[in-house]
Amino acid sequence: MRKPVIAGNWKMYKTPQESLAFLEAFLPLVADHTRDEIFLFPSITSLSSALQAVAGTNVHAGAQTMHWLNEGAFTGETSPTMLTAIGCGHVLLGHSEQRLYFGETYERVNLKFKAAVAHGITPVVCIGEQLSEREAGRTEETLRLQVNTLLRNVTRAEAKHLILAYEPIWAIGTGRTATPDVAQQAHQIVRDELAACCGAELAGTTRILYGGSVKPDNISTLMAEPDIDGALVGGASLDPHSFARLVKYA
Ligand SMILES: O=C[C@H](O)COP(=O)(O)O
Repeated sequence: MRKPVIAGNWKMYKTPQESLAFLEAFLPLVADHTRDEIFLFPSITSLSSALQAVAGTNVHAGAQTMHWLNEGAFTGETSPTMLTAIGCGHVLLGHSEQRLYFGETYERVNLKFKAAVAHGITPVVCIGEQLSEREAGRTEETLRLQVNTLLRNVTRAEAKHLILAYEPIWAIGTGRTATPDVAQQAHQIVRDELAACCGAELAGTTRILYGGSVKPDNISTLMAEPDIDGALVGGASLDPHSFARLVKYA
């Protein structure tokens, strides 16, 4: 009942030419794939040409972040209306690298989430604890607070558009994947908090992806867990063959 999503986040990699070369190789490899939804988040300079390249295919391209307002004096930012104007219908919000290096907060992610939904843009919102929080036994408290802040003043009608990505920060780009058990426990906590905020029905239909050193050889054990509904992939999404193998996990 929850269609899995396999999403690739290219972070600050790939020029527009490199993005198009990736898509030229990747799209035919996954053209017949219907089991999962496939999202790619290229850099903002590649987004427009990536959107044109994926038009009419089973792959969606989205932005890596956005502002919540339609326009204003906000140097460096991209607005929801700018994204919809180029046909962009997906956005990644609250990624830990935005939180750690650029001061992103869940109060702002909450505004961005509401703006995305208002503009018909599907948001994939990242949550996840730092190593120090896990070691201090504060994983559950951290995840509940993140979900709670994200969903403050969010109606059920808005919340039904949410896709969450649980990414333990200690597993991102480190090669240190959470074990399926550890990831499942966290996903269960997140689903439980969703139920507390928005009701059991919505918690049961919301897709929660796992992210953090997901590779073609570990995705199937993660996907076997009952509360893991897909993956948000960094490093292993940069190569078209590796990402296609990952999408087609057994
Ligand atoms: O958005 C993706 C995550 O940050 C995971 O990155 P990674 O697969 O390179 O660990």
